[in-house]
Amino acid sequence: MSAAEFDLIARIRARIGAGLAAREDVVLGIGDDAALLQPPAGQQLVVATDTLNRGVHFADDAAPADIGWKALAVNLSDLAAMGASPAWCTLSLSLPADADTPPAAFVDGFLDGFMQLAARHRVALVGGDTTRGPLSVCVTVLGFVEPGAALRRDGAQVGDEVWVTGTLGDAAAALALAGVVPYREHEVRRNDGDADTASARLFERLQRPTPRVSAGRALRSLAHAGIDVSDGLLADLGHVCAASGVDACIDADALPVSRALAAACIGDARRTLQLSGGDDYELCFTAPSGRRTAIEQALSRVDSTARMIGRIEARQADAECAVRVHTSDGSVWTPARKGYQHFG
Ligand SMILES: Nc1ncnc2c1ncn2[C@@H]1O[C@H](COP(=O)(O)OP(=O)(O)OP(=O)(O)O)[C@@H](O)[C@H]1O
Ligand SMILES: Cc1ncc(C[n+]2csc(CCOP(=O)(O)O)c2C)c(N)n1
Ligand SMILES: [Mg+2]
Repeated sequence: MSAAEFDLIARIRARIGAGLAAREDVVLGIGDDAALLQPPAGQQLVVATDTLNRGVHFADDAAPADIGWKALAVNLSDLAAMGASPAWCTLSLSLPADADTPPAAFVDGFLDGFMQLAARHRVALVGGDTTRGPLSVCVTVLGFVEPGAALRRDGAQVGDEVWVTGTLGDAAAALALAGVVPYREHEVRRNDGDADTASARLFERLQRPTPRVSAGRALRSLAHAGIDVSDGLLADLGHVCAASGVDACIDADALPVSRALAAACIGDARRTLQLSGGDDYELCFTAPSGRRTAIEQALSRVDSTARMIGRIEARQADAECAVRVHTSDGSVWTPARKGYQHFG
């Protein structure tokens, strides 16, 4: 191990307490061969991991602080989808030695964003790995949930209503504005005045997604199944359908749309971004009908919103897709793709 590698780890270690009250459940954090953590008695441990690669998950010129925020946000979003409370995380960094931004400067900027979100959720950074290589970031998050209370993908039941938190399509519209393939096939307006503010808001949602952690917690006793929307609504709801052995029917005109997206794009282009663009980090969940008021009240207590967008139906063996989309005029919507695919 080179001195430079130790320097980088020392930089990270010096930052871990910033803005974060010490967690007593971290028995031993950064500095030994492994961390020692004390889970609360009677809780289940929930673990998720996600990687961000340069040019795949973020643009070549992305700000290090935005990469740091997003690396943690997408992982917290997975815990949110399970209804879990996050507690700890690890961070593995692969950094090029010859990049425009030297590794130490990258780490400092990265931690600005990463620690800002970690402090917000009281997540302690307890370990990781630092190596030389193509720019890549892998985060693992750990949290807790009461036994039997997790929101799983396999819990959807025929007759459930399908809901989604927040709004969909903003991040995908920003990718379209940035000319990222295949998003640029969609027409997104970039012009003056209000539209400038709108596109800034779209980029904010792409670069700094808000993981719906409190919403996920609030839904534990109300929802039957849940997933976070990372690849695209159709793809991710498709995972719920596959795991639960059901189909879903979605109303494309019921999809929640932000003012920023409404200002940037309309019609079929907007629907495509909302249904299959991905990078939303909203929660899609199913719940028995009759719980609408309870869901809306529970979410409003944590400053969140959700919209009912469809229903769970019995599996149709002959249907082409488990998730069917229709519009208010009754026509059926056939998407060009369901969501983001790494090897597609
Ligand atoms: N290389 C791997 N080794 C072991 N398990 C894996 C691997 N890749 C994915 N998985 C597991 O497969 C399941 C689905 O993973 P996937 O990455 O598709 O979901 P996700 O993390 O919720 O979505 P996204 O990565 O789009 O946010 C998870 O249980 C995950 O732990
Ligand atoms: C430069 C750039 N190009 C494309 C995208 C879009 N994107 C990449 S991965 C992914 C799905 C989630 O990833 P994973 O399944 O690995 O968790 C999406 C929607 C982006 N954000 N930046
Ligand atoms: Mg994943």
